[in-house]
Amino acid sequence: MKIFSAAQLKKADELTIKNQNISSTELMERAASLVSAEIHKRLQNSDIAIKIFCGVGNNGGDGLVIARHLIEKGYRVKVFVVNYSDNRSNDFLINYDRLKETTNDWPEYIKSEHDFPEIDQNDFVIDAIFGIGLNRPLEGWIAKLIDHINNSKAFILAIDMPSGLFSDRIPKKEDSLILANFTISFQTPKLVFFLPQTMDYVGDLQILDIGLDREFLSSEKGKAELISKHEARLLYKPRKSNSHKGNYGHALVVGGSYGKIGSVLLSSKAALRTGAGLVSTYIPKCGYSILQTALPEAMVITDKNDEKLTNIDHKMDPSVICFGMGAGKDPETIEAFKKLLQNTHKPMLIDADGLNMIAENKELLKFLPKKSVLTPHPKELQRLIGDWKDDFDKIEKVQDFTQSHDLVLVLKGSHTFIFGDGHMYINNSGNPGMATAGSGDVLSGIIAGLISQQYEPLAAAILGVYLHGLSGDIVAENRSYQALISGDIVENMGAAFQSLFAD
Ligand SMILES: NC(=O)C1=CN([C@@H]2O[C@H](COP(=O)(O)OP(=O)(O)OC[C@H]3O[C@@H](n4cnc5c(N)ncnc54)[C@H](OP(=O)(O)O)[C@@H]3O)[C@@H](O)[C@H]2O)[C@@H](O)CC1
Ligand SMILES: Nc1ncnc2c1ncn2[C@@H]1O[C@H](COP(=O)(O)OP(=O)(O)O)[C@@H](O)[C@H]1O
Ligand SMILES: [K+]
Repeated sequence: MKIFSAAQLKKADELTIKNQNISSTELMERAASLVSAEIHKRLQNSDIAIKIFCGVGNNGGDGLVIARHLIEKGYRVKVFVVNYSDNRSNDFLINYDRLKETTNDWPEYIKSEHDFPEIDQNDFVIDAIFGIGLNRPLEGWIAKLIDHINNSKAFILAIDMPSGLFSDRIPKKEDSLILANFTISFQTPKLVFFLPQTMDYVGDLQILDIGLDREFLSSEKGKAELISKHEARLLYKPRKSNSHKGNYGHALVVGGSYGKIGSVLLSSKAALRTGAGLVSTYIPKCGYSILQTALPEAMVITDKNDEKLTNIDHKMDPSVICFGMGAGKDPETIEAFKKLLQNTHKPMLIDADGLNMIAENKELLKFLPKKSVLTPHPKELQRLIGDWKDDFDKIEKVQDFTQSHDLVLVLKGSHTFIFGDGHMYINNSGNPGMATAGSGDVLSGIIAGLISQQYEPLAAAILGVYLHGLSGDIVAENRSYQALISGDIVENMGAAFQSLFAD
């Protein structure tokens, strides 16, 4: 699903009105009716007190339509108009009149702190104050009203966006924002719903298809693409029956040091479970028995050193090299990595200490084969590219870095972002149970396993990140977030592949 900016959404809005020959009031009616139907589906006529806070723009107009529909269905609704301006939008005014025809319980106006209503923690609050039209931070009594709503501890449903959240910039620490439990947004999600600095305000997210102009939605380039099952499925390459292990490549997994052999073991196993034809693991001597015992399916090549990598002398022709997990940063290992880079033109995936070595020795960047995949978590990214002001600045810096070195970059997080070919993809699978030792090592092996099967590096990164999260979701469903360990993600790769095609 594409992610658009507020300006693009406004354009989609205008084109829809023109091409479908409807009025903006009819479009608002369509959008807000879908929201009220969702609310009705969940509340099932319960007698809960519903308090709807409406601004005086179109987000407020949506709130008024939702109020009318819920009142008609018999819900106990109280509407508050947040009178932040004397300029009302046309569709706000039209729906204000319609609401007055529906009920005698007219909206109450909030014009200052004295007008704040009591909100009980058992109320159901609908936030229709500001949507994508917010253009400056909230101030004075409006900001206080937002805090008042948040402090009530009532359940908050935000319409289109939590009020106070901008669609294109990060709020300041002192800004007031609705902390929603649930957000229902129109047509496409907004980028800020996925950024670490703003995602917490959104709560659970539902996107409603309000039938905006299809031609525009399909031809317009999005700011990013959200990767869910549908998008991941399109990347999948089926296996041919007439094939043999040689068709699925030979992945070379290089890493490990004394006490950290588990990391390369996890990556190697993940590459095999993802479908690599052959996997060879290159490790210091101390890991030999561990690997051969725990993973008899992999071949093992050992360094001449017992405890660290000193010379990556593999004498094979790998389809992909996956480097760095548990490798440490010994000067001899850095030298061995440099030689490996200088002598290979194979697709590479660099993780963990491999990234730290590059961060400390930037000259290594020029030896990276084109389209190499780097998989940093935020701390590793910071070592690589330096500090950033906020999440938008970070995205810009990563785009510059990725494009100037012609790389694919996987920025790991609760929503992992994938950058490549000038585009940005946001993963929508995974869960907090995956914040556990070794889950990044598993991801490296999965992506390497896909590259080994001749997936393009960018496609391998996108599909790999999605499958990794999907497998984690399957584990969490059966085992809880707390009990999930990274080996479980590997073990459930089969279930993840199956689930990719299950409806
Ligand atoms: N596009 C779609 O797909 C569809 C969109 N729809 C809905 O429309 C919503 C967008 O509506 P919108 O454009 O009227 O903007 P909205 O968010 O109501 O606020 C704008 C008002 O806020 C004001 N204002 C801004 N900042 C302020 C501040 N800090 N403090 C005080 N005031 C401030 C600003 O005033 P001004 O800048 O002129 O002073 C202006 O009056 C969208 O989110 C969705 O819910 C659906 O109905 C149909 C399909
Ligand atoms: N809260 C979360 N939600 C979804 N995925 C997560 C979450 N926390 C961590 N992950 C995923 O787990 C992996 C952690 O990787 P990393 O930090 O490199 O771990 P390690 O170094 O232990 O292998 C990443 O793929 C990341 O996206
Ligand atoms: K809102």
